[in-house]
Amino acid sequence: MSEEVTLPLDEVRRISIDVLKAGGLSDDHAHAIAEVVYAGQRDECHSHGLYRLLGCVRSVREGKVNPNAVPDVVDHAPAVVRVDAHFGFSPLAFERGKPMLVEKARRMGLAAMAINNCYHFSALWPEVEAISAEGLVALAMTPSHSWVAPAGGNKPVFGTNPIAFAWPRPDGPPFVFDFATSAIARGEIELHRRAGKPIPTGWAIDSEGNPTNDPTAALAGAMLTFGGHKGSALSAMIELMAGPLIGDMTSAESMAFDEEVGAAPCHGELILAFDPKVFLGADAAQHVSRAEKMFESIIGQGARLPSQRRYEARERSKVNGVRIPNALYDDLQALLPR
Ligand SMILES: NC(=O)C1=CN([C@@H]2O[C@H](COP(=O)(O)OP(=O)(O)OC[C@H]3O[C@@H](n4cnc5c(N)ncnc54)[C@H](OP(=O)(O)O)[C@@H]3O)[C@@H](O)[C@H]2O)C=CC1
Ligand SMILES: O=C([O-])C1=[NH+]CCC1
Repeated sequence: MSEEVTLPLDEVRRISIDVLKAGGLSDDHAHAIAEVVYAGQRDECHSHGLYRLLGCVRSVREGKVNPNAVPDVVDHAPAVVRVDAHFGFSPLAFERGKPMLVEKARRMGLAAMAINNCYHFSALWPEVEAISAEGLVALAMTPSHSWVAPAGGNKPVFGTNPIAFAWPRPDGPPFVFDFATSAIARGEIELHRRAGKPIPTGWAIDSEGNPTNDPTAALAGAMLTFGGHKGSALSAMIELMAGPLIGDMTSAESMAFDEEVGAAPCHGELILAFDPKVFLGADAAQHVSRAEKMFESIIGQGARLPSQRRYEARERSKVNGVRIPNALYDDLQALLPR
């Protein structure tokens, strides 16, 4: 018997919306969340695809998330948009704030959007990709829960703290990277646990501080930063810029706020948008073509660009649909109305 089920892309979106609505989320939230989950599964980013629906529904059931929250978009300063998510999930807050961020970036050259009081579970690349579709360069970052030990330590301080960047390209999809500043996203360790597979050395230590390949021990211990002290410093920067700078919680504060309920992390997010046309004026095309030379020199030697795998997966999924483990399919079916 196959251990995986194949779903056409339309079905991924339909299941997502149905599960979220059955879980009590408003129509607007269900659609906004479904789009990021759909995009994650389509691009074979399994740790932030359909699997995330389980955590979304659990977070609502635990009474933490406001499933009907209506985000408020505030014109805070000439180059700053604030969005108060009112303790709802972040995708709707991003969707509502993006037009003002884009408008400000086009006017000022550089603009920031601070999303506050949001429950955050999603990958960041759909957001930076959406901003780059407007011809802007984008950078996004967010804390999570304190699961990650600083380099040289063994007690969790940082979140898995992703950072994502997008650069629009003239003749194709943007250059995008998006990664946790931990060695890997926590969701990936959870997927290893669900599949009964060991994790590679270097991802985490157990609660005694010893290296571990056991995902359960890793989840109970501490995750490690990527690149040692370099990932650790970047992670600290994300705590600061998407935490105290925007008046929101650090990963440790978000963890305490959770009160061991196990909901999605609640905190802020910072998104920056730059308009190359304002920085470069009439010279924009010339400088963009120099950027293209850099991309060519990467690909030209057989190395790949970040996002290349994702764009290939996107095309594959359009033709073949997506494959998910039977166990995940069954868990999702169990959340649908009978
Ligand atoms: N909301 C939250 O709090 C959190 C969300 N996340 C999300 O988890 C996701 C996964 O993060 P993580 O586990 O760190 O992912 P990875 O360690 O797999 O890194 C992903 C990034 O690196 C690129 N990449 C991977 N391998 C290569 C390679 N050989 N050459 C060039 N580029 C490469 C990927 O491109 P490609 O996609 O093309 O493979 C992608 O941009 C992210 O989308 C992140 O936003 C993570 C932590 C917390
Ligand atoms: O995979 C991860 O590390 C997380 N995804 C959402 C919150 C943290």
